[in-house]
Amino acid sequence: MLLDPRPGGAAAVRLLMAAHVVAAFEPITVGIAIGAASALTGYLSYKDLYCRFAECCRSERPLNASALKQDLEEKLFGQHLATEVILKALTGFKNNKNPKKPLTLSLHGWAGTGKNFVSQIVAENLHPKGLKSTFVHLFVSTLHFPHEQHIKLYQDQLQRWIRGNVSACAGSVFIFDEMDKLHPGVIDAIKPFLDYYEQIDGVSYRKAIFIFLSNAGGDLITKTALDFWRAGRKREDIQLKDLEAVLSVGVFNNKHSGLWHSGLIDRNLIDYFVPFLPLEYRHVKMCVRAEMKARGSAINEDVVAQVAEEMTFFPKDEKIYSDKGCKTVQSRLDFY
Ligand SMILES: Nc1ncnc2c1ncn2[C@@H]1O[C@H](COP(=O)(O)OP(=O)(O)OP(=O)(O)O)[C@@H](O)[C@H]1O
Repeated sequence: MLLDPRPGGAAAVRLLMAAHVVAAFEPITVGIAIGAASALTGYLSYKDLYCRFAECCRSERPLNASALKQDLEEKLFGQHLATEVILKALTGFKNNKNPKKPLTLSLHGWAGTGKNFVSQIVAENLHPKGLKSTFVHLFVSTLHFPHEQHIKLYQDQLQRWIRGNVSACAGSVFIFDEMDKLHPGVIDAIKPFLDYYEQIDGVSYRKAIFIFLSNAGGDLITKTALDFWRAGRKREDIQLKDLEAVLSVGVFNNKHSGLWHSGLIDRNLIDYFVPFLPLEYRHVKMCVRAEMKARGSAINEDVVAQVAEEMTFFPKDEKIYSDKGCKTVQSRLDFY
């Protein structure tokens, strides 16, 4: 599923893509089994049955907005803005039978605040196999695009990869992690796909979803959250308008954002800048409890407090926000 960024990797990408298409649509044994089952049952369509055995691209399948809402509200802690924006963006996009461009979300925030976690929730709500789906593609800058001298090659590979996968499944999801570590310019290669074109070389990109994850702008978000805290205002009173414009300008002017002077921002091709607020002590405790629950353990409040207290908090004087968010909570819990 992942892009092979090695020199000569374009061929590998083609092979991988071909393998995916074959794996997704032509397993003969599955076909025979389904044909037999179909003949026996008589009332399920071949396609319906086929899709019970193999993963199918169902770009037209409506989004279960209440399931997504429940997932976000129950699993994601302390991120009222991200919950609101992501729900609104995805519901609007998936309800639109004829979107004019693909959906592009740029998620920003401090480490361990839930950006990858949300991407996983979104992926699972779009394609049941989530990040393991053939139709969900995760790129990690330092892994897939490490060398500055290969920018041109990465751009070509990225274009081929996206073209091939959107041809196979219009509702493909592409997640770019560590955008702040991406060499400037790499991402501009996908600009044509994010624009308002009906088709490019016979392929429509309008049903695809692109998600960028970045620590860039985390300082701006923290500053706003701190201003609210120091003014005695509630965190939940922070509104998107307090942050969205600051974020887009800040990221555009930040050389290390992956979107520095990027045509994606210039041309307004990013639909939503989604801020992730820094997490407080109480949110870290919620993460510990969630992890205990996931492991099937009884909630032990003493352990919850001990794990949370092991984390470090900033700023130096007030110590409000966890500097690793909820990251490392899982490994710390192993010691109890
Ligand atoms: N807001 C949150 N609510 C619930 N769990 C969270 C939250 N933030 C982080 N977690 C937990 O911490 C783990 C690590 O978080 P995640 O990988 O999503 O952070 P991130 O924002 O992507 O960090 P980075 O910028 O370092 O990649 C998640 O898998 C999840 O279990």
